[in-house]
Amino acid sequence: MTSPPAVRCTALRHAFGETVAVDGLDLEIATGRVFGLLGPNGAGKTTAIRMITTLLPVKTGSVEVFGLDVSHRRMAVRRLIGYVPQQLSADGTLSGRENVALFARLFDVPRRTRAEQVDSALDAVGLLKEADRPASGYSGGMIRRLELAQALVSSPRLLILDEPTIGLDPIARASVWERIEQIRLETGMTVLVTTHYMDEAEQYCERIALMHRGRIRAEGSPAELETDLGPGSTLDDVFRAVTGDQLEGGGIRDVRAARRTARRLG
Ligand SMILES: Nc1ncnc2c1ncn2[C@@H]1O[C@H](COP(=O)(O)OP(=O)(O)OP(=O)(O)O)[C@@H](O)[C@H]1O
Repeated sequence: MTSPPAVRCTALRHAFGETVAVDGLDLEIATGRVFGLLGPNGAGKTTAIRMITTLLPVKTGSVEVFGLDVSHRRMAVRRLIGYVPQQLSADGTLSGRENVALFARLFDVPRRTRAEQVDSALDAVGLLKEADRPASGYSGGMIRRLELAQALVSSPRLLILDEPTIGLDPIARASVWERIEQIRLETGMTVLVTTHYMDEAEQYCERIALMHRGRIRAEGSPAELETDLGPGSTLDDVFRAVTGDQLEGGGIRDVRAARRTARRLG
């Protein structure tokens, strides 16, 4: 019998009042992949992720994580997932180590191995040396890596990252991705990531799904998507072809990203 995929969404739908955020989403993510979910603002990515992570109930359609139905096996699914949301999840008044230890307790990491797992997660993101400093003194990139450690401390099989590099400078972005790559190589963990940065998707995601208005409009490896559109096409071109001119309105995204970064670090 073949093992189930890491994630399977079938005819998934979610509306906030009149706004249909996810509208018949069919998505399958094979185990061990780095899978990129791309789409313009409001495409429904975060809403889909919140259903996959059990934070939002599934009312229409279904979601399975490693074959477990999220509606019926909520706690079991939560134990399999590490999640780094868009919003800040680290506490600036605590040290890096205390932040990760807090997540270890929340996610029931056994007391016996807790200290070891906290250190191992901090080490995996390159923060062991800074672990006893208050997180308020960390740079934006270090905070993102700390949040990664928080998500990794329970040794999840599926790591979900919602815009992990938003607002970071290119060096910090590369550093976050290098850590993700390294951890994935060492653990075979499946990674689901959303990003608006096409260069990152191209470089780091083995497979990409482009989401627009609540459903998947194109899916494949970056190379496949580019080839399908025509010779010389870039991922930006594919994105534009799928979403119309949504990238033209990037001003709002830039402002939102900058605001979010200011909030995160402020
Ligand atoms: N809690 C909520 N209440 C009402 N509407 C919501 C809520 N969350 C999301 N929406 C709406 O649902 C739609 C999809 O939003 P969602 O955040 O899932 O998109 P996204 O693809 O993650 O966008 P972004 O790239 O900006 O994060 C949008 O129209 C959004 O305004």
